[in-house]
Amino acid sequence: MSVIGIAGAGAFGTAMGVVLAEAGRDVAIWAHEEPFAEEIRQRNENPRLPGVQLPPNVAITSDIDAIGGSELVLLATPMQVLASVLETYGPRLRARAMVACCKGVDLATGRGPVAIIAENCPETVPAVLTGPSFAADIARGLPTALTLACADPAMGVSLQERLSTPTLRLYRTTDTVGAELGGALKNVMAIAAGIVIGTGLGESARAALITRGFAEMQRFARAYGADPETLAGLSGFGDLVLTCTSAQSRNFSFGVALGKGQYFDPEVTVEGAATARAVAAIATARGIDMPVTHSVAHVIDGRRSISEAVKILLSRPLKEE
Ligand SMILES: NC(=O)c1ccc[n+]([C@@H]2O[C@H](COP(=O)([O-])OP(=O)(O)OC[C@H]3O[C@@H](n4cnc5c(N)ncnc54)[C@H](O)[C@@H]3O)[C@@H](O)[C@H]2O)c1
Ligand SMILES: O=P(O)(O)OC[C@H](O)CO
Repeated sequence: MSVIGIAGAGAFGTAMGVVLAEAGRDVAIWAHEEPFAEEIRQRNENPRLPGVQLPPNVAITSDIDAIGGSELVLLATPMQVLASVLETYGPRLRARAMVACCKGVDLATGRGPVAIIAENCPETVPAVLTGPSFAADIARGLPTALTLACADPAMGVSLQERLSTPTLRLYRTTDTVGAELGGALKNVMAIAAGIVIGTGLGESARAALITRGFAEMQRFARAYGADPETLAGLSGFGDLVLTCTSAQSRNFSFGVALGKGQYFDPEVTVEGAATARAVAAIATARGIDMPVTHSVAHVIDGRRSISEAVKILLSRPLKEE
């Protein structure tokens, strides 16, 4: 079996590399900058995933051609750089399947990872790996369950087998739309949940936000033809619960900092911020009712204060659940 290629040397790509390598697969992780690749090699540890030593069968490279011949490539870059990475390097990747691990909607085009893969790498089968999982938990070998979505059923089975390990349990679906939207939208709701907690609105308000946020996620996904069952699974409801309730989540922590009026390190990856803007724009254009998403986008862009956003959400007309 050929080396599994991973494009993107962040916390998630590295965690996947570690868990797959410990299950006996050979892995090569591509970092886009050589000094960063060299730092990881020197320390045998990625500063984005501190405290995790790399097994010997994980190679770190800044040469894209080192993963160019891999039959299977995981795409683990942040969502907002995926399109430029594939525009630049896609022609040098000859993978039979590419599995997007990034969660979000591209702000420039409103597209998800599957459409971006399809446009730039038309010869490959696109797939999505998503669901409730912190990189640190995966890398430590803690039990984790994810959704593997691939429209090609046979390839889906093959990917499920190749990417499952004794601690990483993959469930399969052909609904790539539902899987990628669940992962994208839950990050927006996690920012909102963080704002609720950061401003001291309380646990009951957070439960209400999660529930109404989930209704909003389902509405948006339905408009794109997703299967509601997918949203109720790991990639939607499961990840929503994890991300809205854990201080480990960067999206949730960003929301808490916003709510408290505290500084938040701009170097930290917060996928829900750009996705809130992207989804709000699409929702307006397509007439999809997305009040929480609009509020998050407005607050992030400084167009509305948190107290104004809360007042607007609470003064919406009373209606049936
Ligand atoms: N960290 C997690 O727990 C976790 C879990 C599930 C999914 N994800 C998803 O995985 C994706 C990556 O997140 P992460 O946590 O690994 O991010 P990260 O912040 O840990 O690392 C991002 C990495 O992306 C790479 N990168 C940045 N700009 C790049 C560019 N222009 N070209 C190529 N590579 C570039 C860099 O190597 C950087 O280290 C996100 O979409 C995230 O939602 C993360
Ligand atoms: O730290 P976050 O908020 O990017 O969340 C990480 C994962 O997506 C949780 O499933």
